Amino acid sequence: MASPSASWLLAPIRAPRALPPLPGAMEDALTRAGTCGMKAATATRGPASAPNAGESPDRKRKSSASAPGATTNPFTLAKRASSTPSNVTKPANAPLPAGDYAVEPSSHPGSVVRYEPRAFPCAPDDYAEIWAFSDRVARTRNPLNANTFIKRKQATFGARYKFGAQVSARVEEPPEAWPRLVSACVDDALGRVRDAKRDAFAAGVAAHVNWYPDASAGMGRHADAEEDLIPDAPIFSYSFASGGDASPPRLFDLYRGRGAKKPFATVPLSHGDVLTMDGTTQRTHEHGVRASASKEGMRHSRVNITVRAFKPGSDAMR
Ligand SMILES: O=C(O)CCC(=O)C(=O)O
Ligand SMILES: [Fe+2]
Repeated sequence: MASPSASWLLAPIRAPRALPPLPGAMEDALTRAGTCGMKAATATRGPASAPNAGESPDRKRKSSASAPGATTNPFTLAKRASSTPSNVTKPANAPLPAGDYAVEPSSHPGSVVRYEPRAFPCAPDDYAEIWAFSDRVARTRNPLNANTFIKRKQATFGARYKFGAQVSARVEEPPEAWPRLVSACVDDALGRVRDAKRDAFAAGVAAHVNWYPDASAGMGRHADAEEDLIPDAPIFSYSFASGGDASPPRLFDLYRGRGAKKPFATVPLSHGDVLTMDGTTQRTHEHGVRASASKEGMRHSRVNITVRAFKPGSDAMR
């Protein structure tokens, strides 16, 4: 297991504190302690143990427990998009302090995240520009029902991103024509990688953008551990919201691998927040964006940009 000190980060995560567990998820934490690891080879394949109630699982990995080992299918429609998982207590509204966190220090010390609230500036014009770009992005068909589309739009700048059964379109425009925010996030991410690793990161760098029209559009649990990605390279996630600081946060849930039925920790993601997933996080844990039908949430769109590094020569880079 890679240790945090082997990080690609210019400012490595050295002494992470424990990520606060969700109230109500403690029992699950205790019963699963030490048994929650996920093997790299299976992290993004095969069935989840149970449908992820309450999310808009439009990026969910194959969830049919009856088809072990089947090709993953990350998309399902938001069947129960409006509810919070029934067995998960609503996360406390207390903000999560900025800092470095070990997702599960006792069992997976190498799985770490850095949470930097309100760290990345985004002016209303920048948001408007990237939102407008989504008009040029084709909708993604719901593979479980070819007559429908998932709510979220997505595209990848700099790569053709294949995950599970899905391929996210590569944006054909040259970098000069990319929305300012995309280029700014890529530049920012490169600046967070230490010098010795920067060329390797830059060689395969891509920005995957998700456009969420409102809070009812979520993202199902998954791990970003595709073959084409450089294993254990950090993934930098930038969140933006249509109402800026006035938009409610979206809840980024963390799961202990595929065996866990419910999230055990949650990071609230608001406008300008930067979340870095580092170390072995993608091998040991899954994450997803919880859908909600809160009245306020329905009035705000959201854009998430993840900057990640693909292996040079991989299909993604062709
Ligand atoms: O929208 C988010 O915050 C999460 C995005 C994500 O996990 C992904 O694109 O892989
Ligand atoms: Fe992800």
